[in-house]
Amino acid sequence: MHQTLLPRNDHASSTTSVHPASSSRLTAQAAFNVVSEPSSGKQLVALGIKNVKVRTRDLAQTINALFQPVWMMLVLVFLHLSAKQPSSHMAVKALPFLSVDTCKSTTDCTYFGYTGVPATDPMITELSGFFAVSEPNTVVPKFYTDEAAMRTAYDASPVNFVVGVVFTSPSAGLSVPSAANGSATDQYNYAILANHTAYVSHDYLTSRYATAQAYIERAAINLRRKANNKTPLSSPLPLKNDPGSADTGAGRTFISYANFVGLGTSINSSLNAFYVIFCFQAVWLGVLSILVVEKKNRIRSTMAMMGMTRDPYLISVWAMQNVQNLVTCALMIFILFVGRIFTNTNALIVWLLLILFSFNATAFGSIAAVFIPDPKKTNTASFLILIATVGSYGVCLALVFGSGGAVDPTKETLLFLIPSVALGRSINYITGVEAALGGVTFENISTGPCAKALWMMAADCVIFYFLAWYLDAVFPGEFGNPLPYDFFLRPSYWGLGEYRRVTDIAQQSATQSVETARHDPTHADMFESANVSHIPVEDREIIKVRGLRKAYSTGPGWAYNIPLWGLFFRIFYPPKSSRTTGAFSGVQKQEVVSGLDLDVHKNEIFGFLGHNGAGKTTSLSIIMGMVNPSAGSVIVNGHLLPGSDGVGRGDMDLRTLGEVQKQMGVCPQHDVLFDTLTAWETLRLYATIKGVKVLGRKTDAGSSSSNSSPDELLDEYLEHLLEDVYLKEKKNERVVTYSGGMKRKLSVAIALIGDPRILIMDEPTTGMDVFTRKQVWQLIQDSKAGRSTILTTHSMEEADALSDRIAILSHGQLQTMGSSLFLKNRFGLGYRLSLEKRRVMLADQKQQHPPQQEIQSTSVLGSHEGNVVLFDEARTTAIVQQHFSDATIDVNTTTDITYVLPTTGTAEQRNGRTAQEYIQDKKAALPGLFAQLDEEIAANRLGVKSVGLSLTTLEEVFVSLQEQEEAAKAAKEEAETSK
Ligand SMILES: Nc1ncnc2c1ncn2[C@@H]1O[C@H](COP(=O)(O)OP(=O)(O)OP(=O)(O)O)[C@@H](O)[C@H]1O
Repeated sequence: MHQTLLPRNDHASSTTSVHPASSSRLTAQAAFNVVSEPSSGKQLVALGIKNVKVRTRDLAQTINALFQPVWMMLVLVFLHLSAKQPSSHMAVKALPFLSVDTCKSTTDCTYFGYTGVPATDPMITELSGFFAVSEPNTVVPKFYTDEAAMRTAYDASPVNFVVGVVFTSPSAGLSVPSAANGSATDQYNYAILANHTAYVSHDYLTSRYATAQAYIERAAINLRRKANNKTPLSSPLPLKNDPGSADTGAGRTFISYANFVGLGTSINSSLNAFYVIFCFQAVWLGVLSILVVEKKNRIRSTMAMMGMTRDPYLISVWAMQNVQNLVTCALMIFILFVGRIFTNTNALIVWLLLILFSFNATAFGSIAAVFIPDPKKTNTASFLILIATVGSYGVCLALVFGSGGAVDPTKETLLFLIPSVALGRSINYITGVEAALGGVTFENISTGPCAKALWMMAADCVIFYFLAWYLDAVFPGEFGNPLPYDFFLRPSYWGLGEYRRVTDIAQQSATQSVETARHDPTHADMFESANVSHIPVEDREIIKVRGLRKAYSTGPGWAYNIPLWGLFFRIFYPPKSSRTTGAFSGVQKQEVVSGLDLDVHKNEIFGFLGHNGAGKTTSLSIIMGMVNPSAGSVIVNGHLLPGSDGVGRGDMDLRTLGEVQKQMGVCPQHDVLFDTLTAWETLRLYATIKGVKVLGRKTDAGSSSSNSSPDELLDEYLEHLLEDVYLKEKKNERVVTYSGGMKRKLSVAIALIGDPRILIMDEPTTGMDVFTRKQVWQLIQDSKAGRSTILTTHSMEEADALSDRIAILSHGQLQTMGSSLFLKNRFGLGYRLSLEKRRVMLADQKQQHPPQQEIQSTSVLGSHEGNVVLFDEARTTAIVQQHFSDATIDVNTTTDITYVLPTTGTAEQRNGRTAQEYIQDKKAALPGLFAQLDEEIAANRLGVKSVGLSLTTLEEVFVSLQEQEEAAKAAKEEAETSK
């Protein structure tokens, strides 16, 4: 008895096959009628929910983002509180009384001498009133006729003379000021002669200089107030009948009188403004990190490939950050007011200032994210934003606002286009007003810079968000398709006008057949001639790639040497290769895809194989519209992709990519999942992004039928999909708990959502165990109907089991393309003929061959489990070589022997026949060989128990092709070096 394994259906000839589903269960695709109708509004809501879930479940990140600015504000309160301790800060010394610890004499002392105004002058009357209510000892102002007389009195007994005041013209002889807002004659000009002899240090306070000044200034104010019928102020020093005030010094702090109260007790009010700007660092860093991480990890581009439009994405990130800002700023206001840093100002005004600045900070982060390619650089970028914001305010403060004089309103308005300047100036102003025991309210807001700052920061929001939105579209980074510079002026961007599909382009290459497009006719026999007659015309060339090229450029070396900018480039775009760092190294291009031509039809799985770095992922990224080609064209389902030859971006309908991506399902090489979401939530998210609508369950007749609501149907569908990938039990567990293989299964399920017409699977089964892998193969196989599938894999077994056609890519170029059988025949070792050796000698054989003879006539002889092995190798080999002259022995053991029956042959062997003709001739020899073997075995002449035939494996084909490529490369290099 013998068995013969012949290729099934002339196709899958390896021993691997995809078995029918374990039961008659249908896949989700087969069981449900599904359509995809993405909507920006629903995408926005879904992304918003996702953002909230991701953010709130990552508690560490939430606390950091929400409370960092609040915490910094709290530090400001601590500083403020510490500054209020009189003992610990020199700035909070109390004003000393004129009559305490001054004169030696208790009977003949001049606490306050004056000249220049008569004793009847209202100033003196006012001062006398203050002295009476505040000074612990009796203080009577003492008149001198002139300054000389006063100096003489001082010289007579300096230790008994405290302060002398010289009132000078024009105040001399004044009576009560007559005008409310008056002339120079309303003013008191005066000089204080403080006693530097009686006090060792020339201290402003201990010499009572400050005390005298405080009295005189307050008296002058009161005279003006009285003239205007306003209630006069009380004495600047505490009233002597106020219990306890003399001990604590309360109410007579020097610093309070000198306009440094409140926020500025110890810190200059400008510093407060700087500090408040500092607080917002977490805001721009937060949004910057999200955008850069999701860009780098391809989360965003993958969602885009599934049909997500860019506006909902950006808006959802901004909304998330700004809602968080509302909370953060409210907490900051709470701290500012409860900590009594601000007391009199309207809290809503400060909150509006903070919130508008935080909105702007979100926009800064978004703009920076456009230019930062790497999450590791976000801290550096954030620091640069800090330098820019704080620095711009610092420069303005130093050059414009620092002088304290009036600022030209137009200049101020223009400077407020920088949000940090608007905020800094406002905080500085509020601090000052608070210090004067006032505050900014809605009544007086127009007198300071706050109103203008609010308006300008609102305008800044419009400008900066527009910039962020625009730059993001025009410079999408490595994984994105840039929009034209004037994209927002085109109606098609806004979905207006009829959609224009660019298929009838006058583009030679795009209309060529794949054979014509192939440039090197000498290698024509490396490709199976495509017979597409059995495919309906509308199902052909669903994906059509012609002359595709992609070159990555290394950084321009010279750019690293531009002063300052060079440093920026080095930090954020470090050289990719050591060769580019030279001063004039220029741009170097590395072509990773070099002229790719291929077609993928409907209902077909197209295997895309190649060594590491061959260019598979790059090619797929171009087909998916994620990366622009350098040359060539890609047409997907009749849509010419942007970046293709012949049609400029300007001529393209800006909806094209969206239209294509709507029809795609993508399983990227690296899982793009959110760790904190569950499988169910992930599928729900992608279902909304794709706008999946389940019309109903398919009946036998193929039409929809269901009584369930749309939501229930969607849930049923997603549940079914999870069951398809064997994740149903795990559906409520977070992705972070999944194994590598489970994550891949979820990625496969995501790719299949919404019944996509184009399915792109980049190494879908990496990391899966054998059992799971077979299940996923089955799913891919079951899902191939009605769509075009491209599959890349490093598992030859997988490619062989699933692919209808296979292309092998090497160094960016197609080496070969055709069915698995074609490749095996064309490049494989040929057929493998395996014979199992008989181990029990038959009775008639024993007679024919005595033991000694037996030993000599067999090539492999031994004792195995008591049986004698008998096999006539010479006779068998002769028979095999009679039909396949170049057959060789590959494996020869005590139990089996395997012959290789080559089918390719050298040019000489082919003798004018094409490779395919030669293969056909070789295949024709098989029946003759088997007929003869059957006859010999039946007659017990060979010592053979059974025969098997298998075709070479795809793995052998792949290795053989790589070896050929390496050999050709080595030969070329040798030829070049020997020149
Ligand atoms: N952004 C990039 N800049 C420069 N070179 C790149 C970039 N992306 C890919 N390459 C290069 O392009 C080549 C092809 O990469 P690609 O990822 O397409 O290969 P692949 O065939 O998918 O490999 P693998 O099987 O390992 O996934 C590699 O040499 C890679 O270094």
